[in-house]
Amino acid sequence: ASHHRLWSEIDNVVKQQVAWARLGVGESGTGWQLFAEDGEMRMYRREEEVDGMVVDPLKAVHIVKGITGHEVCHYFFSPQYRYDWETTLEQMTVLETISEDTCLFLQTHKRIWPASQRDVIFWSHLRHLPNDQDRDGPDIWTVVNHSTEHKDYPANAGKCVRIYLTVCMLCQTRVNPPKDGAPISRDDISCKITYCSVVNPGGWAPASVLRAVYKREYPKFLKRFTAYVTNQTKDKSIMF
Ligand SMILES: CCCCCc1ccc(-c2ccc(S(=O)(=O)CCO)cc2)cc1CCc1ccccn1
Repeated sequence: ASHHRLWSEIDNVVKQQVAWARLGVGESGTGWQLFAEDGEMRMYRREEEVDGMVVDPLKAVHIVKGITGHEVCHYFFSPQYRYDWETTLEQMTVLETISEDTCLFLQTHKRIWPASQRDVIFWSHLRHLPNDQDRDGPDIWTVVNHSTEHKDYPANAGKCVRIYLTVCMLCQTRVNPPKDGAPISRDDISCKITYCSVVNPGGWAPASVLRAVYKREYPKFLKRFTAYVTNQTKDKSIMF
């Protein structure tokens, strides 16, 4: 693809995020704390503060039957579906479509009492990392969202506090080919999702409020989003 102005930053951040996402949460001694569980979904966080602000890294692992990593990343990346699954979204603007797999978003999220309302500007990049180079390597689809600036939308100029985030949705598709050589159906596929996020909430917000918001909102978000993809794809041919 023709390289654009953000290309080198995107390439570096994507490589770093893929490596980070592929690190397991290790044994319990590695500081990852399981804080939510639902069926195959496990959500972990590390309690970290920067200048007294909560910036807890989050890592979720989920296995969803009947969908592929390409489908998960397609519905996560594409702006036209976002209002269907992102419940805390108040306003989303595509500031720039940089290429067919790279967009610039401005989002304002609904105010969560008692904190002030937040907004965020980030580039979003969809990438397929095929496993052709190393035979048994995993075939990965990923979307990385990473905060950036935009000259027309300076931080904290209006009513919203600007937040800063890096998010990685990393997916690996598993196929159990049917014994009798029949064509692969949705019963023969599943997707292992690793969702990582680090959010700097910008202006000060009480640690207890932030941790309560994340504890409530992140499990809800991942469950709702994956259910949305399942529902959107169930009667469609498989997008590998
Ligand atoms: C006092 C509240 C402070 C901040 C709240 C906050 C922070 C970050 C975000 C958020 C989380 C995920 C993404 S994304 O994965 O890129 C998907 C595209 O939308 C972008 C933004 C949202 C919200 C608002 C509350 C909240 C917390 C988690 C999950 C959902 N909502």
